Amino acid sequence: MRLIVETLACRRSGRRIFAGLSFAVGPSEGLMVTGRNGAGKSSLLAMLAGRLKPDAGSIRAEDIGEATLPECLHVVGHRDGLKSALTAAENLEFARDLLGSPAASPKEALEAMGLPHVARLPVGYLSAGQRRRVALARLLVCRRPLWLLDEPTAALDLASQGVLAGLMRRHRAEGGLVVAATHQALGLEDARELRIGPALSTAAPEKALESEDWL
Ligand SMILES: Nc1ncnc2c1ncn2[C@@H]1O[C@H](COP(=O)(O)OP(=O)(O)OP(=O)(O)O)[C@@H](O)[C@H]1O
Repeated sequence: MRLIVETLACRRSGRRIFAGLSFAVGPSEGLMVTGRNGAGKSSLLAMLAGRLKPDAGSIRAEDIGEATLPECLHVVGHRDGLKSALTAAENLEFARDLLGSPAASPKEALEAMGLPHVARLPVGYLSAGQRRRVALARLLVCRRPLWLLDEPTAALDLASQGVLAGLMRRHRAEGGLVVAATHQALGLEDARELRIGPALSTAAPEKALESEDWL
């Protein structure tokens, strides 16, 4: 598939967050969305996912046949969307049944994330990093070409960051697309960077704080 964004604008609570954003992402490509806190990275991903209406501009996908764009993507965001009372395996079974196009089994996906031992534990008992890894395991139980990842390394230790980098590499090698909002390098080799919002201030910290648009 190919994702095409043209002159996109975002407004939240009446305030313009960004405007005139245009880019395209094709098969096997990675795009790192960067920018300071509040620049609109999560808002952009929410728009791509069809969860937030653009203020202007368009988002479209090519080569997806009869499917809609939301049917072609996975989102892993700040909220993990896991049900605490269900076990890790049950959460993944639920995602698999809901999303369709099954790929790896829940057991295989948890193994890939280095978590075979938590399969039968309620997700509410897991650590923050383990929960994040279960959320990322959803990418594997259902085949979807576009991965939208919002700060995917949050709460991950170095070893798990390496596992995630490997998953993204394999997904792209198979023709998949990755769009990731991030403040740190993700191991997304040769990915393009899309920096949104005003440039980071190079002034002294106190000056930078003065110049932030806090209100
Ligand atoms: N639900 C909402 N209602 C109103 N305004 C919102 C909402 N969510 C975010 N905003 C505002 O939109 C702007 C962009 O927020 P967003 O979360 O997209 O930024 P971000 O670049 O992802 O930030 P961070 O790096 O801190 O995660 C911020 O000013 C934020 O206060």
